[in-house]
Amino acid sequence: MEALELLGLGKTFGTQKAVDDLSLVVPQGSFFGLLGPNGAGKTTSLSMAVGLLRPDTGTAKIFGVDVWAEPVRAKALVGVLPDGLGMPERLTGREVLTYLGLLRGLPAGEVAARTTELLEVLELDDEDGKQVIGYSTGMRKKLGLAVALLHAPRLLVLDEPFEAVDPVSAATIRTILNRFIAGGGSVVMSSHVMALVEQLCDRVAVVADGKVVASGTVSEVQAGGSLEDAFVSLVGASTRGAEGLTWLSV
Ligand SMILES: Nc1ncnc2c1ncn2[C@@H]1O[C@H](COP(=O)(O)OP(=O)(O)OP(=O)(O)O)[C@@H](O)[C@H]1O
Repeated sequence: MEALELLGLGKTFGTQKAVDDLSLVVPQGSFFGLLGPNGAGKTTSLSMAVGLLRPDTGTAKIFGVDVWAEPVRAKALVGVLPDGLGMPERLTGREVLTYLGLLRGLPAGEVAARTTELLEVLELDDEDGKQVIGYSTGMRKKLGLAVALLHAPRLLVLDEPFEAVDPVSAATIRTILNRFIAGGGSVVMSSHVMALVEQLCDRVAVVADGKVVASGTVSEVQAGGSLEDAFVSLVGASTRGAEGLTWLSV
């Protein structure tokens, strides 16, 4: 059984084809990296994959459960860190986790214990009295990750989980994710940080113009070079801008 299976996903915004017949498979136990230049369609694809955005075409299945046909069953299996996560701004981190934990039907005692542990591990416990509105971008990212982990899902889908996160917190998140994989979980994450993807992921897909242009194990996609070189040659190196902006020189 695959952790995530996307088949022929497509989405058009007005005249802009954001995702075009995109298919990919994330095997169970895999740490899967989704790469691609700005505007390639990663966020749109991940949003359709987890039931946040309805596809124009195609299907998304989480452990064989169709996300759009059986959303309640599918969503119980997945923890999501969306891009630009909207949070209840006037609640504290603890209140957000408590509220969402209870909403997901977890017993109150379990919610309280997991909330305390997550806040501690992600070093958000110092901010315990602080409302989300006062959180930094990185703190919001960490709270989003705590929300994704709270119901102990079998699959994590994370949109740029390391963006704006300081190095110490990044190391903590890496440890949590590796432990999650070792415990039988599966992870899909989008990232622009090639070194991180090389270090963490066993499989990757490169998306450009809404299509998968390469996918496989990290070494297959690297093809003997670095992931960054492979990425640049796959999506097309640009020298635009190298000659212009002469007025910036003193
Ligand atoms: N709600 C929307 N309305 C109109 N166009 C959209 C919308 N969401 C995304 N797009 C367009 O779809 C394309 C894919 O965007 P998407 O956010 O999926 O890219 P991405 O790969 O996640 O980019 P980045 O790496 O910059 O986050 C872009 O051209 C974007 O402008």
